[in-house]
Amino acid sequence: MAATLSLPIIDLSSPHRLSTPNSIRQACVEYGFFYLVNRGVDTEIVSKVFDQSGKFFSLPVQRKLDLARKEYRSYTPLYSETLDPTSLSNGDPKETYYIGPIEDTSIAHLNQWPSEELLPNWRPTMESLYWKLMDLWPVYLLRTLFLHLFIVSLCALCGYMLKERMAEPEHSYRLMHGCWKKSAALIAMPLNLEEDYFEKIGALNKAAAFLRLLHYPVLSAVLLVGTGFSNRLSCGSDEQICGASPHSDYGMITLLMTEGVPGLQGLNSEHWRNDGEVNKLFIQVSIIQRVFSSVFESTLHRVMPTGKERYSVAFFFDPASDCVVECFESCCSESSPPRFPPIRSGDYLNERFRLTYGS
Ligand SMILES: O=C(O)CCC(=O)C(=O)O
Ligand SMILES: [Fe+2]
Repeated sequence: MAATLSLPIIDLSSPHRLSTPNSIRQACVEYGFFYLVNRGVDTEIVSKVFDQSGKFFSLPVQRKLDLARKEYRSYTPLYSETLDPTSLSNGDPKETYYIGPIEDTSIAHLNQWPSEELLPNWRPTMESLYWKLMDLWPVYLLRTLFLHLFIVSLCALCGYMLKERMAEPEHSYRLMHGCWKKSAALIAMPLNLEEDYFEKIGALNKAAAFLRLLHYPVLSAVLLVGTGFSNRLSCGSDEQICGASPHSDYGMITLLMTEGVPGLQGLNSEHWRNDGEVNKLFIQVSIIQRVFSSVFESTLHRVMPTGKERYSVAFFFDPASDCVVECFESCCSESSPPRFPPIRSGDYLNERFRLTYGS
């Protein structure tokens, strides 16, 4: 049996949380994950989301396909995603529902929603969790300071930063811009940058967040449906069936919630280790692996079947699509050139999606 990941648990209500940056830094370098408890998102909203998610995934397939994926949003049926594009599998046996940025009115209409008649209250429930989580990130950053410390350490360590070159005018931006501003100042100062450095280069504009519902049916049931797919899917080196094949996430940071059913594993020191605290909010640091991978690998993780049906909810924070991710000038030189060329965040994400969906 796989050993368990031993990750720091960050208690947002603890008066001692400022003493945790070291363990978080260490966790992010060693594991790429940590847990968050007492996170200020009330459990009632979360359980409503799981309830509504269950209702959606229990709909007849055709009803779900009426909301089939467009523009990386909405319903993705079983086997249509391969999170590990190098695997020989015919796709991961999970179904998902993606909800894209709702605060940016220029793209919010790309989201599709089940009708009120079909699933009353579905949309407001999802939107309320989205807003709660959206608040959590900058407020959390601001209140606890620790996250900025580890971002600073990652910036310093990895020598990369997010930089937006095509700054958009202020018009389109978000409610909590003020929070971002203060948070960014906290990040900038220890790097000997001007307080408003990130703001000036436009790095705070239009970051995007996606809420994603996931459903992993019991595998034997999946195979019984007669999908026509091979039931021998490879899952990393284990030649097992994976609910989600090994992958690292695509954006900056992921928040993950489950209802307590295990299955998630992270790769550590070449061994798969179980997520041991399934009731806690699991945070994954992704920060665009491609550019950070010089020093910091965004950790591979996967979901293994446990014989139980599993639901999870992930919240992905992505940089704005125009944001160019490139080596921090002061951290590269002729003798130590950047390992990767600059890339627009949107291009990077599109390529990852293309590999995931094979189109
Ligand atoms: O369902 C889970 O626990 C993990 C999902 C995941 O890793 C992802 O969607 O990127
Ligand atoms: Fe993931």
